[in-house]
This record gives sequence, C-alpha cells and structure tokens, in this order.
Amino acid sequence: MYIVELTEPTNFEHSQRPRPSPGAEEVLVRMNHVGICGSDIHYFQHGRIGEYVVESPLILGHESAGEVVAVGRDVEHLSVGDRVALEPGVPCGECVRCRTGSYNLCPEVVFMATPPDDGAFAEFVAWDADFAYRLPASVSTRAGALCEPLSVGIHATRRGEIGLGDSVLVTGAGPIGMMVLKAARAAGAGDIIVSDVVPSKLARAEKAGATTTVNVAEEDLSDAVAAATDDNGVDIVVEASGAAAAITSTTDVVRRGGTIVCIGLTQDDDIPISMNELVDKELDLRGSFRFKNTYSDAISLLERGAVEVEDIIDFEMPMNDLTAAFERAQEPDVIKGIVTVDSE
Ligand SMILES: NC(=O)c1ccc[n+]([C@@H]2O[C@H](COP(=O)([O-])OP(=O)(O)OC[C@H]3O[C@@H](n4cnc5c(N)ncnc54)[C@H](O)[C@@H]3O)[C@@H](O)[C@H]2O)c1
Ligand SMILES: C[C@@H](O)[C@H](N)C(=O)O
Repeated sequence: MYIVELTEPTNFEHSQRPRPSPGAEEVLVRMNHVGICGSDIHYFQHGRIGEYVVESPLILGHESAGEVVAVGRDVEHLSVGDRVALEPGVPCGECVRCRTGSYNLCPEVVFMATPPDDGAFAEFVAWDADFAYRLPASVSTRAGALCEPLSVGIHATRRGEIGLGDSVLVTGAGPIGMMVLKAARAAGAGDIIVSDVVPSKLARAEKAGATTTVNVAEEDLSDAVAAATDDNGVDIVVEASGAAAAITSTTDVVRRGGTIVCIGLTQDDDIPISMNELVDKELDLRGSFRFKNTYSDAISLLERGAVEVEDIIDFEMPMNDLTAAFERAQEPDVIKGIVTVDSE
C-alpha cells in the first residue's frame, strides 16, 4: 500500500508497505480524507513536540475517515462498505484513568501520528473497531475527518459546562477555536466573542456565529469584552490560541465566579496567570486534553445539521503532493487543509 512517512524535519518519503490485515477486533479502512493538524505541521517542521520525538520514520495525520474494506472476525457492528471516522486514540482500557472514565488521560494510549505511533497518511489503516464510527449517508468522509477537531471543541465545551445562554470568549480562531465556537453554539451558548490577530479568520468566525469578534492586534481585549458584557466579563473563557498574551488575559476578562478552560499548548511553559484574580474572583481554571466519548455526538450533530464543519476547509490536495499541502497549510489565512488519499 501507498504511504507517506516523515523521515526527518521537512522531508516526506513516499513509499510502499505491505497492506495490514485487521486483527480480530479491528477493521481495515481505506482512507479517503485526512486533515492536516497543527501538531502534524509541528512534527513536519521540527521533528518533535516536547518529549515526543520522531526517532524513526513516522506516518503523520490523525484526523481521518474512509471506507471499511475488511473486518476482523469478532467485529459485529461494522461491515465492508461502511464509511467510518476513526477516533485516533486507542486507550489501554485497563489503567485507573480508563477504568474511572477518563480514557483521554490514559498514559498508555496509542495515538495516531504521535511518535512512535503511525498516523493516517496511508492508503489503508487497520484500527480498533470500537474506535471506528459509522458515518450516516448525509455525512461526508471529509466532515468525518473533522470529527477529530470537533471532538476537541465538544470536550472543551463540556469541560467548561457551557450551557444555555452562557456568554463565552474563545481566544483563537484557528481550527480548534472554530470548533469550540461551533460546539458552544450547539450547546446553547448566548453571546460568543472570538479573538484572533488575523482579520480573515475573524470574518469566518463571525460567519460561523460569533456575536462579537476582536482583533487583538488592534483592539484591547479587556475593553472589548467589557463593552460586550456590560462590564461583567464572560461566564466562560476557552483559550484556544496557545498565545501567552491570551492566556494571561483570561483571568481579567472572565466574570467573578466564572470558568477558564485552557486548550492551547504553548512553546513557553512559563506564562503568568494572576493568582490574586484567580482567588479573589473565585475562578475555576481547567485544562482540556483531547476528548472522550465525543465521536458519536459529533456525528449526530453533523447529521442533524446542528453543526457545520466543512466551512473551515480552505483547500483539498492529494497525498502525492503532501509537502506542498503542508506548506500551504502554514499560510496565515489558512484554517484547515484536507488531504485526499489515493493510490500513488
Ligand atoms: N488540548 C488539546 O487537546 C489540544 C488539541 C489540539 C490543539 N491544541 C492546541 O490548541 C491550540 C490551538 O490549536 P489550532 O490548531 O487551532 O492552532 P492554530 O495555530 O491554527 O490557531 C491559533 C490561532 O490563534 C491566533 N492567535 C495568535 N495570537 C493570538 C492572541 N494573542 N489572541 C487570540 N488569538 C491569537 C492565531 O492567529 C491562530 O488563528 C494550539 O496551541 C494547539 O497546540 C490542544
Ligand atoms: C488532540 C489532537 O488533535 C492533538 N493534536 C494531539 O495530538 O493531542
């Protein structure tokens, strides 16, 4: 089968590998669409993210969907021909985190495109059938691939307990911030303010339902949030930029008794947060890591038309042009690039 591997920073090699056979509890999926995520780009540029280092050739890509072409003997809920979205992390199922319902925190998880685990820029992927979700006829494999970032948005929305009428600030209108915006809207949030530094992204956030947008390169975030909330601050801030300034501002722009959810990962771990505001305003500060139990809900939201995801896509390019696709995905206006997987 045709695969593309990252062999060293900025170098993809196109090659062939034997087609895998599905294990008893696996399905073999012929990939159709794979999204390019910021973490793929980071591995492509630097060959590492923190302690995760690409030490041997690695297949990137973890936002994926395709068609089942073979099923293992113990798989009953999927059949050849089903179109599926693949949840990219398969937890061990046995550790205390898995057994207590937080499988997204399993330290033994096999997560696509996180060294040493291969991802989905491959013609075929054999995957645990419990983490392959059938797509209804109305949901494309393009949208199925985007169930992954949508899942990040759903999980953060749940971490923030965002509900009916809540006012929300989402910092960052990249793919993750856009998915938080969409999940928060679907959860019934009221005013949703979105900040970024790229005007075209803010325009797209507005089109996707942001009630206020703030270009923090030109406007003061605190002033803009105060103006939009009668000086109260928002009920919930979801930090989805990883930018130090945005992280530091969270305690200022949230209301007394409000909640801050941090999704953004940063290059610099040493970012100031006001402890006095945290205590005096009695804030809840919560991390949000990947997702759990989100895929079925993501697919249901898509099927019912409660959430649209394809509007974040800027371009689609074939896997045999993967380097060009990764270069294009780094352009400042781009939110999401999708790769179509064909035989070479
Ligand atoms: N916790 C998780 O499970 C998880 C999952 C995926 C991504 N992430 C992290 O979430 C963050 C967002 O991911 P992404 O793929 O959307 O990244 P991205 O880089 O595509 O988007 C970040 C956006 O933030 C904007 N930005 C820059 N400075 C800003 C500022 N001061 N205020 C507001 N916006 C600003 C950028 O212009 C960009 O549009 C990254 O840090 C990523 O590593 C975390
Ligand atoms: C969750 C996923 O999108 C993220 N890039 C990760 O590797 O954790």
